[in-house]
Amino acid sequence: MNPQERIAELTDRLNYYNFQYYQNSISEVDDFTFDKLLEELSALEKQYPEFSRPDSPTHRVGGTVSKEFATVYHRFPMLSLGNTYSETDLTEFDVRVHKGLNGADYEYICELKFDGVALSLAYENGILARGVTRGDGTRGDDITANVRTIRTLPLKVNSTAVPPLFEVRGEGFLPLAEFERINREREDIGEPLLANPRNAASGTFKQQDSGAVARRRLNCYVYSFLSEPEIFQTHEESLIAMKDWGFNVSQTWRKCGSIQEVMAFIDEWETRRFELPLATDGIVIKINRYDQQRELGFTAKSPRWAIAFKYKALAASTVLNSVSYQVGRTGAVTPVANLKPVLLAGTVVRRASLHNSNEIERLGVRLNDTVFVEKGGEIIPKITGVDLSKRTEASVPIVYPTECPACQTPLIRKEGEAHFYCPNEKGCPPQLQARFEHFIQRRAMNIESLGEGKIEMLIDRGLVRSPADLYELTFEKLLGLEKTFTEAETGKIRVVSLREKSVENILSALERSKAQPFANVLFAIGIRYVGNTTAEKLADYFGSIDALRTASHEALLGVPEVGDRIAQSVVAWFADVDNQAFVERLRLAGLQMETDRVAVERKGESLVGKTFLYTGTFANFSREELENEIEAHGGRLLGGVSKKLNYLIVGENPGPSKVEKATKMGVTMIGEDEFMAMLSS
Ligand SMILES: NC(=O)c1ccc[n+]([C@@H]2O[C@H](COP(=O)([O-])OP(=O)(O)OC[C@H]3O[C@@H](n4cnc5c(N)ncnc54)[C@H](O)[C@@H]3O)[C@@H](O)[C@H]2O)c1
Ligand SMILES: [Zn+2]
Repeated sequence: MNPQERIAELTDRLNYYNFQYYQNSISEVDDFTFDKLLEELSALEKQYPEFSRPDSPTHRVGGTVSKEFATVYHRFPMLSLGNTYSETDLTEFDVRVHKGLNGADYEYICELKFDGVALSLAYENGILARGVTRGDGTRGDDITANVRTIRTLPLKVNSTAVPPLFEVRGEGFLPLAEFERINREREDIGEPLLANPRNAASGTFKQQDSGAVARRRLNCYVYSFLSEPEIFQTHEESLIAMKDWGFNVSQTWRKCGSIQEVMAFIDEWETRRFELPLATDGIVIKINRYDQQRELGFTAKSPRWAIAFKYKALAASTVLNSVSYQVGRTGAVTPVANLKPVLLAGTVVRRASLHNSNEIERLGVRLNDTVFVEKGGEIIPKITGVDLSKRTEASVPIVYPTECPACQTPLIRKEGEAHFYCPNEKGCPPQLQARFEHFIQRRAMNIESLGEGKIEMLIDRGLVRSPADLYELTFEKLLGLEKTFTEAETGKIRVVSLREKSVENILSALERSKAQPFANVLFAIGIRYVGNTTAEKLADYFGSIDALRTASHEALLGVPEVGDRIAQSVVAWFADVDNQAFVERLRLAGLQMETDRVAVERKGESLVGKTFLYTGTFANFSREELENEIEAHGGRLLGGVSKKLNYLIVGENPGPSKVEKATKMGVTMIGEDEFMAMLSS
């Protein structure tokens, strides 16, 4: 391939990766690979400037604006950062700075490089007025409604020191614990897992429904302040002031007097960063004094007064001893690598996730191979490659099981899914066990006094097969049961035994669970894809299990946030006779099968026979109040824009997709005032 062809190829490929990364929140290659390719392109372009293409990713900030949100121009451009993985480059950066400042003294501020989404937050008279993504650096997406869901971000700054117009910049992120929680929930209801915290944060900020955004507790660290005129002399002053004003400023930054101190900071945080509550991928080094920043200036893409040092993902090499296969509640089989224990980023790693059989194939990994294990943004390390130079005769292919490791039922693979499934939903022990765990969790029936071990014991003794059996347990059946467990990792022995006190606890927790609201029961019964928020929506909409179990696919689609996949899953679940019997047994046991929500009191008839949907936020009503008003006046709320919709009520920051669809279908759009006029007509 000649240089011109290579330049063209790299340009196309990197533009494609950028599009996937910024637009669809997908990383098709890891950052290190991306950065190396970009470096290669940049070097080639320097050598052959005549072949450099105008759409080259080296000239531009990587992001794009989307059509789902309004586009906003930045008052100050939002640039990228030059980055490097090597200390030599850092030294060169320091030399350039030294020259650029003509030998004057200077200091650096080092900060962690938070791995999330860059946000621009504009304040007007102390009030958060706008939150915008970086976009292409010149203009970004207006995601104000989503940004307002960040609890640590002040909606109002109470200080007389702030100028009437200012902007702070920061990194929106999904805390690791939150990322793990979401994935546990997704796994529980059979949703595919989110790949990593950065992509999850970026995908979340781009959702249309800010209610859904609020449920994922995003957070934000701010790291820069901009105003005209400037009110600070140094970056350090701005960090201290922002903290005082109530912004969330990570207290990990440090002032460094020399590049050697910077290097020490980098070394110190290489492993310490894993103790932070969020993913980080490096260190950002900035010149402290603003006048010196101005003196050094910018390139088209990034400031000359700052640079990012990126850590290579921490890797270790070790031997793959065996692969175990775990069966989840939905029957999905997940391979887990058992490794020869190895130290990585300060912790001993024994296991790594292998995701699915495609991943095993992609890696070409075999048993007894020496493999590379990496710790990236996620908590569980992953296998990233095989050290072929260490492959010996002991290396044997991994034979993916064709039968369920727990119940020997032949595994199946559904069209378009990466996982194999054990279809023996009703008899497979781990699926059964997981179904109990799902049923007793706090958001479901809240019978957590029946922990994992106790459930296993009850299943073993044949006392329960279905969660409905729990309600037939008696004092006599439970008292004196005992089971010994050996913990796989440590070999520790643990005895679970049911004495009088614990039996009483279990029975009273079971009794109390009968008062759990209908939405919890609906979540507890474990319909695939029905998480606790979907269960709440379904419960609210239908009001009872009888209305829900007879609901058509079409009717289900009327529920907010319910799409084809969930509707199908609900219909299929209630069509199954065993599930029907299960529900009846729970009903007999006394569980709540309808909402106790009192019907909204009728206030008038002005909206009878009319259907409504709303988008955006309103000055006089919360979402719930608006819904209640519609119902109180005899109107009906629909779940989406359809032919049956009469009115779309458009508030502030409406979702453009709803508005667009309504325009296309000729639905009448009304404002809040018109709606209020209709109420009293
Ligand atoms: N894997 C892929 O497919 C793929 C595709 C495109 C980009 N990328 C990755 O993204 C990088 C380019 O993205 P970029 O242009 O956003 O650059 P960048 O992420 O390397 O650096 C700039 C960004 O750093 C963030 N940042 C975090 N902490 C900061 C702090 N303390 N101070 C200032 N900024 C801070 C800001 O969001 C800022 O916009 C690439 O180098 C690559 O690693 C990966
Ligand atoms: Zn099975």
